[in-house]
Amino acid sequence: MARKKIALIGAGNIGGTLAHIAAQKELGDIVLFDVVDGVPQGKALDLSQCGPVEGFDAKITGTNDYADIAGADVIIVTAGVPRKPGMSRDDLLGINLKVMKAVGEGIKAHAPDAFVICITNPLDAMVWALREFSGLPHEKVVGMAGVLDSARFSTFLAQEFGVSIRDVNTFVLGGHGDTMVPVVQYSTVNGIPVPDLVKMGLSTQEKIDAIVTRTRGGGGEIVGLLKTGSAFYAPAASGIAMAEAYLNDQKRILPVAAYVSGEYGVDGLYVGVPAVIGAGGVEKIVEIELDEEAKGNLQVSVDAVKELLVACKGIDESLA
Ligand SMILES: NC(=O)C1=CN([C@@H]2O[C@H](COP(=O)(O)OP(=O)(O)OC[C@H]3O[C@@H](n4cnc5c(N)ncnc54)[C@H](O)[C@@H]3O)[C@@H](O)[C@H]2O)C=CC1
Ligand SMILES: O=C([O-])CC(=O)C(=O)O
Repeated sequence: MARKKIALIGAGNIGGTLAHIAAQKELGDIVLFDVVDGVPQGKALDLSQCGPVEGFDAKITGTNDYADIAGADVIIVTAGVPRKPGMSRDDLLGINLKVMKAVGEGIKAHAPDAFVICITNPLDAMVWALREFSGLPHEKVVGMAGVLDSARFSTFLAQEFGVSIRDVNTFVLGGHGDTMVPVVQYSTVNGIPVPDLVKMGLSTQEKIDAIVTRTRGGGGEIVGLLKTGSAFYAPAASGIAMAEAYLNDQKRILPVAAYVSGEYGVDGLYVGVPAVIGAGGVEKIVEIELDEEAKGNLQVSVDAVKELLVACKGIDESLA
């Protein structure tokens, strides 16, 4: 069987890390695309030379030509700019919307059968715009945010309870902004719900509330520390988990930015929800019963995403 082909649009911090992990896992041959001449080529050469040391067989090439993404099975989009300290993700909307237009047109022309994972911020608006510009089916275009936000939530909970990260399972739903919704109700340590662990005296409500707040600001915490650029190791690992779910038809239930049409009382936009990811792309959105607080918080988050779509339509008439 021929190797799969993975195209990475954007060869910056996340793009390079995605290429490295994908090669280590031998997910397929990798094409790194960027608008800057030399950067994708240089990174591809450097990464190729990891092969003999790490023992992977993957052809890694760099390009500035969209024609080279033809036949890609998976495309992961990180093209655009990251925020700086003091900025919100939403401040990136104007500049990254233009990037999504170029990327969407490139995908439409050269790889319309791919499964596309968007990572560029502000995520929920950019994945929506990328889908519009590319014209691909909604189930083949998805956004990465919830896997990362849940990983942050799980990390902080594992630290709080002093347990292995392997036993912690969490869902963060809603938009990938400060209004995201870490769902405590469905967060467990090896099946034991976090609220039960609090009742058992293993933590306090105050500490869990503080962890929820820290999770919501998890991206900003790293931006503040790095001072230039934003998180890239965990975002890349999260993107790869989604790519693997598709390539290996794993049917994983992952929190992803999926196109909702009626689920959770929301229609016609992308927002973070639990979804089954398999060979069909987003195969099913899973509607979990939310408590009143989570429901209210999800609505606030959805409203924030809606505002961003209005802004996108104001900037680019073709989206209106
Ligand atoms: N969804 C999520 O959970 C996360 C999203 N992000 C977002 O991902 C994006 C990328 O982050 P990094 O890789 O750290 O940034 P980076 O600045 O290291 O890399 C971005 C790359 O995109 C390239 N680029 C710019 N315009 C392009 C175009 N029109 N076509 C192709 N490539 C283009 C740049 O030359 C650069 O190499 C940012 O918008 C960031 O905010 C970052 C972390 C998590
Ligand atoms: O915070 C940022 O700007 C990057 C991002 O989305 C994250 O790390 O969650």
